[in-house]
Amino acid sequence: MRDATCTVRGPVALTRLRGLPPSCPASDRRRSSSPVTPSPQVALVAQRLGFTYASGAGLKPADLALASGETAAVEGPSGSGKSTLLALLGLILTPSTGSLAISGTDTGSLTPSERDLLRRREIGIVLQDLGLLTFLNAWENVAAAFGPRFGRHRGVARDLLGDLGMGELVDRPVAELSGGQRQRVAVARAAVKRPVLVLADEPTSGLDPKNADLVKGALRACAAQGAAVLLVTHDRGIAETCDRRYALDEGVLSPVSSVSNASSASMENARTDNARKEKLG
Ligand SMILES: Nc1ncnc2c1ncn2[C@@H]1O[C@H](COP(=O)(O)OP(=O)(O)OP(=O)(O)O)[C@@H](O)[C@H]1O
Repeated sequence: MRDATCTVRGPVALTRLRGLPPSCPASDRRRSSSPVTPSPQVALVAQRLGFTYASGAGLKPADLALASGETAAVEGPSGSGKSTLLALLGLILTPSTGSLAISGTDTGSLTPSERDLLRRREIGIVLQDLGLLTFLNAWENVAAAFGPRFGRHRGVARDLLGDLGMGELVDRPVAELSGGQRQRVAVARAAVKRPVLVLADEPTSGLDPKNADLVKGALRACAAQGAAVLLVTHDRGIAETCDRRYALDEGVLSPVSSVSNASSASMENARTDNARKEKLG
């Protein structure tokens, strides 16, 4: 079983974040030292993490921990808070309560620009609206994850799109791609920097089985390379392959512990989360 408990290293990790030269993303350093070996480090720890909209809806205080290389699926009905959870974990929303550490950095102690920097360097996100740049072509959208001087990342962007069955469409303007093709571009963009954390909102919705399998393969590859991967999904097939499963209902996040084919590891993780919740009251 992976041990996903950790101590949040506020000041030390913050120094590390500030000390990174702009030309050397943390993900690149990981790649150069160990291209495929998963790191045992903790990628994400959320404690009593919550958010309340003016309407009163949102996410009730939730605990969640993911180790590098671990995958998690979050399922729940419309309006249950899935996108809110993803926006919190992706540092898009600032929590109303609780704490969130990404890769050992306590995000609550960061300035807005440091949060942006941490998000750009360590997190890959596939949002529901995808957020692609329609004036760029497919590979440019993927490479744009590296920032304004993205041309030097042309090769890796094109290769990744090829892995996703988009080899013949790499030069096609995004405006001329189908919804499913755009979805694969968004997944490639989230994965291309080998982030510590990959978040995806319904990454296989609208895809035919063959292309859904390509997307699942790309996300599995992210985990194999050491990313923690958290998906919001209604796809039972993809959820059942994840190390952990969670249900969200009316803003309450709970581990799913009665999954028929869940591995003993994920069952144990669910029990650990429950125990942690009880401890925290
Ligand atoms: N900007 C907002 N202001 C007020 N309430 C909001 C806002 N955004 C979302 N909500 C409410 O918060 C709750 C959770 O919304 P959220 O979008 O996280 O749900 P979801 O599970 O992602 O839904 P879906 O599956 O339909 O995308 C809902 O009741 C929603 O109406």
